[in-house]
Amino acid sequence: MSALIQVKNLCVDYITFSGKVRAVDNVSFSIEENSIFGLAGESGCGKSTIAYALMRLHRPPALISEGEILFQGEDVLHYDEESLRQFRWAQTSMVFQSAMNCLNPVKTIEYQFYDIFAAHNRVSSREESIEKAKELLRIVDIPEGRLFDYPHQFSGGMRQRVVIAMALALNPKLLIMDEPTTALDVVVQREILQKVYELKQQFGFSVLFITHDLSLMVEFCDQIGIMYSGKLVEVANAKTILKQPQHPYTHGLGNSFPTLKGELKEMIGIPGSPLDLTKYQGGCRFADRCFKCVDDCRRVEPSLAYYPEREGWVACYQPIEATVNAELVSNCEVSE
Ligand SMILES: Nc1ncnc2c1ncn2[C@@H]1O[C@H](COP(=O)(O)OP(=O)(O)OP(=O)(O)O)[C@@H](O)[C@H]1O
Repeated sequence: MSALIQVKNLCVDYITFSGKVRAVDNVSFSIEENSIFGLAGESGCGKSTIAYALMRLHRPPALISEGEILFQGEDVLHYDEESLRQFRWAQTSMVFQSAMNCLNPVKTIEYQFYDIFAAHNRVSSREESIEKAKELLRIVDIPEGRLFDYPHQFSGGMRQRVVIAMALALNPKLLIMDEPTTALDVVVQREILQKVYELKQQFGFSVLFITHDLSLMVEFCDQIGIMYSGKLVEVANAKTILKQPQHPYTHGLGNSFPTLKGELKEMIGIPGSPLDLTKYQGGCRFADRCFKCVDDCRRVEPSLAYYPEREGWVACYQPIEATVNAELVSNCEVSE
């Protein structure tokens, strides 16, 4: 497999009244073609900031200050306006947290599909647009007869599937999903992600998937990156990252997550709270909360190191060798 998108040493700052906050600090990872890459981590660790950076959607006070975002070898950060217009939607599209609310309430779904096709010169007539839109509705399991309905005539789950159909309208190579199903109940969430997984198998696009739900992530992703306070601290195969976490933070995240099946057990949270980035002084950002912290950890920040035996990267001086959290993983059905 080759990389569809490579993020190299990405830094994103927010310029605030109390100073510069580096919300994403020197983050590097790749998303392979036809694969799903998940980004996990506590609220505020920089996941959405990365998603926005990939599409160059940031506006002041946010600033991409360093790094490269190579899409099929070309740096998105150097695209001119026209290349960027093509890149958004046609190459990469994004489904936001509240995507279903971004449908225009006073236009039919048909009109909103036509708007997308016409803006990118993908259709030569309204009839052609209608045919294409019906096909897209079918692939997300919505009867084509609903095409002329207004958004309020759909349930929340259906609206989210309409948005996903729109995101796929121009056959993008990368679909970014930032908490795409948070507002929906768990059954509908799983159905929608199962659909995205099937479509990915059928059309061969890649997905950047952001969610707080680790079980969904393990189930649907190929690789998972764990973020902590603006840093990527571990990247590994989705099937092994919770079973054999190497970073103490990944271990803590796994332990604080309830299982779907099996015995009830007490959840062990991670002590303390995330770092205030405006007060960061150096060293490992997780040190104050870490059960493996040694003096070195507070001196120099560890960088991601590659561990060939498990094909993963970890930024830690004291990686955990063989902690097995098998119960958690066995309770999250991993798709083969
Ligand atoms: N407009 C802004 N101005 C200043 N700081 C911001 C702004 N937007 C985000 N931040 C800060 O950047 C950091 C990363 O935020 P981001 O939204 O990317 O995190 P996240 O991991 O996606 O969180 P969540 O899971 O809650 O969506 C946070 O510390 C946040 O406070």
